[in-house]
Amino acid sequence: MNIIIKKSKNLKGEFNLPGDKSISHRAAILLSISQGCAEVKNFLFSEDCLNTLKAMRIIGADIKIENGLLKIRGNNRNKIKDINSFIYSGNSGTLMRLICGLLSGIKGSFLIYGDDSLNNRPMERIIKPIRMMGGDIKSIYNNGCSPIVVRGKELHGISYQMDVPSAQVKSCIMLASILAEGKTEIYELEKTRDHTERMLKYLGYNIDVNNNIIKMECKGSLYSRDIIIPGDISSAAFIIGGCILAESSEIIIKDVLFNKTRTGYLDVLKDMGADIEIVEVRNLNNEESADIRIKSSRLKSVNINGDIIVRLIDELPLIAVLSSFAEGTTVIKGAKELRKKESDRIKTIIYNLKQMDIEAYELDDGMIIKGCSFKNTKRKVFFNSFNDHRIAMAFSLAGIVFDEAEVIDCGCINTSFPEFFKVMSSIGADIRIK
Ligand SMILES: O=C(O)C1=C[C@@H](OP(=O)(O)O)[C@@H](O)[C@H](O)C1
Ligand SMILES: C=C(OP(=O)(O)O)C(=O)O
Repeated sequence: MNIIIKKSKNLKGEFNLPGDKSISHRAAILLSISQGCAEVKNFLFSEDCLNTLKAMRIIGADIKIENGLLKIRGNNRNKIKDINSFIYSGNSGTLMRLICGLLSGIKGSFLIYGDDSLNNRPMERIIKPIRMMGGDIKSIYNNGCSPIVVRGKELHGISYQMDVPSAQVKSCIMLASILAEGKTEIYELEKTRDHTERMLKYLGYNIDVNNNIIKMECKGSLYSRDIIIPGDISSAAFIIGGCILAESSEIIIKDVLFNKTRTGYLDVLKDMGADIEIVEVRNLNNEESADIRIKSSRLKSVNINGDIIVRLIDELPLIAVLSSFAEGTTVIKGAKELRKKESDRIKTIIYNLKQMDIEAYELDDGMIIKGCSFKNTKRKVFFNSFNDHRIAMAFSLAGIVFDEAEVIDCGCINTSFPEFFKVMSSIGADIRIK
């Protein structure tokens, strides 16, 4: 399936988006091991999160979907059955890394595997701390990648200094700690997204967070509570980017996740001169959500590096596309982790920027993009998604400025944002599927 977007203007609308992917994974996992029953509103029913629901059913959670509402009866972490099973994580690094932590403390043997992309992503980063906790986990081919075998054991808490900035690794350790003995302390290099910490607190777990330091009692209890998931800020990012590029456009996206560990994209857009207004901020089950108004804007280049990288890591493909339409040269550094995502995003971004004749250079940990250096926009441009949802959606937006853009192999967008076409066409973009 290919996406085609033709030059579009006058994008207008006021709407909500499906729930945040990171929070949807965590809601499914934590409510599945809690005591009691709870409802989740605005859960993201994308491929990644549906695989999480399947995994949680395997370990004994009772999960129903009724009229778009998710109902989860937790198995209570003390009463997990003895199980031997296969767990398919599809394309989702979040599911694989989080579930390995949890399974390490559950009696039974598990084989966890993913699709071709996921089977090539690094898992040594979770194998190391799980083993320090006494866990039995190994990469079947001894290459630090999936498939992974986990044999559940008695675990103990650890004091762990993170060596990569990763919320998935941090959450893996926290989930293993819920089933372990003792105490766990995690020291982060940079503060990554903190949804697991926030949801644990919301569900009554004893956890103390002080900037980059997390301290938690192991073997605590979790009590089911209803959760409303704010709209996915990483999906909203594409619609915001499309609105900025299109002439005479103005949209309002309501109830979008507004957690400071995720708002780096909005900060960068403001630095680039985008017309963005945060209308109202609300608290929603220990997370924040906001209404965001966006208008068409002329952009200027920006330098991105340092602490902000973790706050916008998934938005970098999109920022690369936007900077190619901005005045000046954009430099992105300190983003080596981009090479470990669904594709090597530094390579796949540069490849696609070249399809627009943009002057762009690959760095070991980032890229340099010379804005507006394309020869001519009155033509059709072709892009390759490399089966990476964020690359597919980011580059499709070039069609708003060029006469037309076609991105090849876009089935991957179903992993995070199946509603992308529907939302884009509802605000007036000329988008179709081929
Ligand atoms: O914890 C999460 O939900 C995620 C953490 C980030 O990955 P890393 O932990 O590998 O940085 C991010 O890129 C991914 O899309 C979702
Ligand atoms: C990297 C991503 O997700 P995951 O690591 O869960 O595959 C993403 O959604 O951009």
